[in-house]
Amino acid sequence: MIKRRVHVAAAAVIRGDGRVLIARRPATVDQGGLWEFPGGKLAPYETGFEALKRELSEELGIQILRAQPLIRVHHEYADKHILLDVWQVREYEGDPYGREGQPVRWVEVDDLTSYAFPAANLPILRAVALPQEYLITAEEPDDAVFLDRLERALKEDNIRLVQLRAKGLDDAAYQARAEKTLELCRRHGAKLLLNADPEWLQRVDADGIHLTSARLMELKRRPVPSDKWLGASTHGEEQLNQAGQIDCDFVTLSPLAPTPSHPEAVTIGWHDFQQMVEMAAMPVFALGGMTRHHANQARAVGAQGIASIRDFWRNDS
Ligand SMILES: Nc1nc2c([nH]c(=O)n2[C@H]2C[C@H](O)[C@@H](COP(=O)(O)OP(=O)(O)OP(=O)(O)O)O2)c(=O)[nH]1
Ligand SMILES: [Mg+2]
Repeated sequence: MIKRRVHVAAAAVIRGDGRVLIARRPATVDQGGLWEFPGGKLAPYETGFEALKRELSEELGIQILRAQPLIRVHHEYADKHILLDVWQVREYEGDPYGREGQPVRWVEVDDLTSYAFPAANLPILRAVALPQEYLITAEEPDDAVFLDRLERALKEDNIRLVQLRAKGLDDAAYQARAEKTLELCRRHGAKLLLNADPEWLQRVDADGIHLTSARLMELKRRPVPSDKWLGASTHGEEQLNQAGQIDCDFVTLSPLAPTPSHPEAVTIGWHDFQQMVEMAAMPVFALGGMTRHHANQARAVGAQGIASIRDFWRNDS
């Protein structure tokens, strides 16, 4: 049997206070009784964005002014192959309500996981909860200099996701650095992932672990509980598949473009990057030669956003 292919446009509508709108599907329809991001199937000859505008007008009574691509999710249901084309909407006119009588609710992003969604929605929930920028810390031997630089990035650049990468520190120094970094991140409402063996979460109660591609490939299952974040570094299809197998929440995919530190390295390029992101089972950050100026381009090819070491550090202090 050839499965039906269904293309759906849906939206994470986000309010000024950061809450996101979800709606409950009627009990009688497909995936009935579950919560969803409002939207629906593309009509013939419609683009995703056209369908999104029509569906949100029909279902919520709002007019979208602007939308940004968030994530595209392919999912196999028993009876169909579905493509969920999800957008982030912050600019709209009107006050959304359930025009078809469906219950709607504004929820905190971190509370989304307490609602029951269709199986296809897991990567969307992750994408909604993640920011568009992922700061990877640079090697810096001096704790005071390090913390000062990081604090500026948190304050001035509004960074909300940080990976502590410090290959040059021994275990004792890494632990001390991690504790101070965690305290600083907490103060600024940022999440901290340790680029370290997953057992480090027993020593430092960070928000999660970022796996090197070598650690990723050795694992048979997800090494951290579901209430912790799990990121991984990937460089191609095999590693992306493995990240899906062990249920990573997100990955970085690199090197997208040449960097000053590795000008000769073979890069992925935007074309292949887009193809790999399309097939990935989770949000993907573009890494390698990325600056904040590339964030929109990265989103346009389906990425969550950009990850960068260099661009977030100011060397002018
Ligand atoms: N809108 C929406 N649909 C989702 C989500 N997750 C998910 O698996 N789906 C599935 C359920 C459905 O099979 C399909 C969406 O179809 P729909 O019932 O919303 O389509 P529609 O609004 O065009 O409704 P209709 O005209 O067919 O009645 O996608 C989600 O978060 N939002
Ligand atoms: Mg619908």
